[in-house]
Amino acid sequence: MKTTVSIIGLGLIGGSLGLALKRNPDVHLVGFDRSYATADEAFRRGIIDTIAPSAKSACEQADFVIFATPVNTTVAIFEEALEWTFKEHAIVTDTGSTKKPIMDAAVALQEKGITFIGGHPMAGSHKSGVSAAMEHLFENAYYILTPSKTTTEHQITLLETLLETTKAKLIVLQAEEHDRMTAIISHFPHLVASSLVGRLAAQEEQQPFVKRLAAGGFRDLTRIASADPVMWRDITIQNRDELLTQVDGWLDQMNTIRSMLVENNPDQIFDFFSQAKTYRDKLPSTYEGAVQGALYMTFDLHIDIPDHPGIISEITKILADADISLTNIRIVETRTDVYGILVISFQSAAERKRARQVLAQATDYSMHVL
Ligand SMILES: NC(=O)c1ccc[n+]([C@@H]2O[C@H](COP(=O)([O-])OP(=O)(O)OC[C@H]3O[C@@H](n4cnc5c(N)ncnc54)[C@H](O)[C@@H]3O)[C@@H](O)[C@H]2O)c1
Ligand SMILES: O=C(O)C(=O)C[C@]1(C(=O)O)C=C[C@@H](O)C=C1
Repeated sequence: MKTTVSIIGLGLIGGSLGLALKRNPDVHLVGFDRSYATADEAFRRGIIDTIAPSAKSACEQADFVIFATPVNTTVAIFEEALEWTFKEHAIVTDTGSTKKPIMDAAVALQEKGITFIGGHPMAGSHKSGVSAAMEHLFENAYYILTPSKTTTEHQITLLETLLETTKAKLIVLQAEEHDRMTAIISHFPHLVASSLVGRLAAQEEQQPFVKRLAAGGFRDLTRIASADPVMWRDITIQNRDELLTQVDGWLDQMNTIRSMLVENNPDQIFDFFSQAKTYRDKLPSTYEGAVQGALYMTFDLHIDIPDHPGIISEITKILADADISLTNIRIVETRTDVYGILVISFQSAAERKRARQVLAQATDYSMHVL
């Protein structure tokens, strides 16, 4: 007998989870998405085995239900689900970036005897939708579970066992603690990234050329501002209190920076940057064999490449032939007739190491891991 797992919401996270869970041949995957085109694409890509006609049908046939919908939608569906009949032993979970409001909304389901364990894989992308789904997305990433007071150890173990094929590092946290930490390292930085883009847009009229100058630093800092506004609207609403605390701290810090600029003391300015560098450099990082750290990490390989047409496809073909998937690719600097730097990101340090070996055999480009 196969284990039936239903995924509601087959976008980046639901789709990626489906691909990872399909590594287990004993799992039968049922999917539902409010967009039939999305469910159909998930089926055609082999992410799910069957398309359910409704969220109700998906829930009622499952041993495990995974909600991978925007967090306010998840809360809304929980209310409808009070009328549905789940299997007696079913375990319901979610993937939402916030946890306390989801756990609160699940109380009514738990009162009806339905087991709910909150979940949040701490890996993702600014891309959304099923077409961006990747089997390896969660490898080495932290995957946080937030059980409630009534959850048993056995139920947590059952969910952990199901999620093993994601190859994520499962950890258990309190929902409040989760929301405080994700405000610091994910939700507030997202507000900052979007506001930096807003500052650029607001000054474009006076400086029409400025956006063309937005190079590496600005792009690195604001990549996440290209993420789905619905997802981030919902997260911001649900984690508002923690975000207000972060905004207050940031305003204080900006005032300190303002004073520093007014005083214009070189030692003080040096210390400001030096302290940040020392702390940033000590964060769990991308060295070979590193485990995923406080930050969502990419495993970058820097390659010095001659600036000639076709160079990128040459390199991506070598990687594709070796079955190595990359998560991002960009050129940091190119000038005609000189070497540029191609930065390729991988899912894991092991994948990057393999890419380096394969490229070293096929080319004589020099490569660096920073
Ligand atoms: N994107 C990330 O980096 C990331 C990382 C970790 C967790 N999450 C969380 O995972 C969840 C999904 O995010 P995503 O990035 O996969 O978003 P997504 O936009 O790629 O996918 C969401 C899917 O849900 C579907 N959907 C929306 N309303 C629905 C409804 N009423 N019924 C059925 N399907 C519905 C959409 O059609 C879409 O296919 C969110 O709660 C998000 O907070 C996102
Ligand atoms: O890498 C990105 O694009 C992300 O924004 C991923 C990210 C994050 O902030 O780290 C975003 C939200 C999720 O809840 C988890 C991961």
